[in-house]
Amino acid sequence: MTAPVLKVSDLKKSYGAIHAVAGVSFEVLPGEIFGVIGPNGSGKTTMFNSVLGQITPDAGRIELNGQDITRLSPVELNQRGVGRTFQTLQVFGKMSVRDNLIVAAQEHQGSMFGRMFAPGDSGLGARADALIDQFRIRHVADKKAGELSYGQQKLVDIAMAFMSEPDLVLLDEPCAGVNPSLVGGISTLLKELNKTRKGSFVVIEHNMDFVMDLCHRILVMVEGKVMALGTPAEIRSNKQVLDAYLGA
Ligand SMILES: Nc1ncnc2c1ncn2[C@@H]1O[C@H](COP(=O)(O)OP(=O)(O)OP(=O)(O)O)[C@@H](O)[C@H]1O
Repeated sequence: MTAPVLKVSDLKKSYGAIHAVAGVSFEVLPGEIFGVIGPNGSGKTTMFNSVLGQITPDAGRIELNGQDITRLSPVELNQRGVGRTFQTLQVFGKMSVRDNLIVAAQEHQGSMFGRMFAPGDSGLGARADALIDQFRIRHVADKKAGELSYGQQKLVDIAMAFMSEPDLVLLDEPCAGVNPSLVGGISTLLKELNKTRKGSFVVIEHNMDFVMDLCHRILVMVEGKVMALGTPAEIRSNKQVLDAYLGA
C-alpha cells in the first residue's frame, strides 16, 4: 500500500463548549488532490490551521511522510515541504510580481545570514520565471502586484505557495472572490501543477463544481466530524451528504 504524504489521526480542537474539530482522521496520498468541503462552521479552517501549525490542536497526531509534525511551527513546516495559500491575498502590493515570488521562497530558505551571503537571487529568479510562465502571468511579471486585478493577484498568491517546491500544498478557498470566468483556469492550472510538480494538494473550497472537477477524493466535514470520504461520484450520490449539505 502507498504510504500517505499526510496522515491526520483523531484531531481535536475545541473553543470552550464548541467542538470545532471533534476527532477527524484522514490520509492524503502522494500526487493526490484532496478536497475538503462542508457547511460554514463545520471545522474546515480549524482542521487546516491545526495541520499548518497556525493553531495548536487539543489532541491528535499529524504526520508528514511518516514523521510526526504535530505542533511544529508554520516556518518549520514550510522548511519540511509544506506550502499554503490563505483565504485572503498575501501579496505585497508595492513589489513586482516577480519579486513577490522571490521573497516567498526566501522566507522558506531561512536565515537572514544565509540570504545575505547567498549569491544574487540564489537561483530563485529562474524558479520564479518558470512559475510565471506556468501561471501565464509573464505579461504582468514586472508590474506591481497591487496594480493587478484581484484574479491575477490570486494567481500570484497561488504561485507564491509553489516557490518553495513543496511536497504538499494546502489551498484555502482558491476560488473565493474570483470572477467565475477565471475559476476554470485555476482548476486547469492546479491540474497541470499536480502533473508536472508531482505534489499533493489539499483544497478547501465552497465552489462545488470546482471541487468535483478538480479533486481525486473529497472529505465532507459536518459539525467538526467526518461525514463522508470518497471520490466525487461517491460524494455526489451519498444520501447523508445530499441531505445534510449538497441537497440544500
Ligand atoms: N478562534 C475561535 N474562537 C472561538 N470559536 C471559533 C474560533 N475559530 C473557529 N471557531 C468556531 O469553530 C467552529 C468551526 O469554525 P471553522 O472556521 O473551522 O469552520 P469552517 O468550516 O472553516 O467555516 P467556513 O466555511 O465558514 O470558513 C465554528 O463554530 C466557529 O465559530
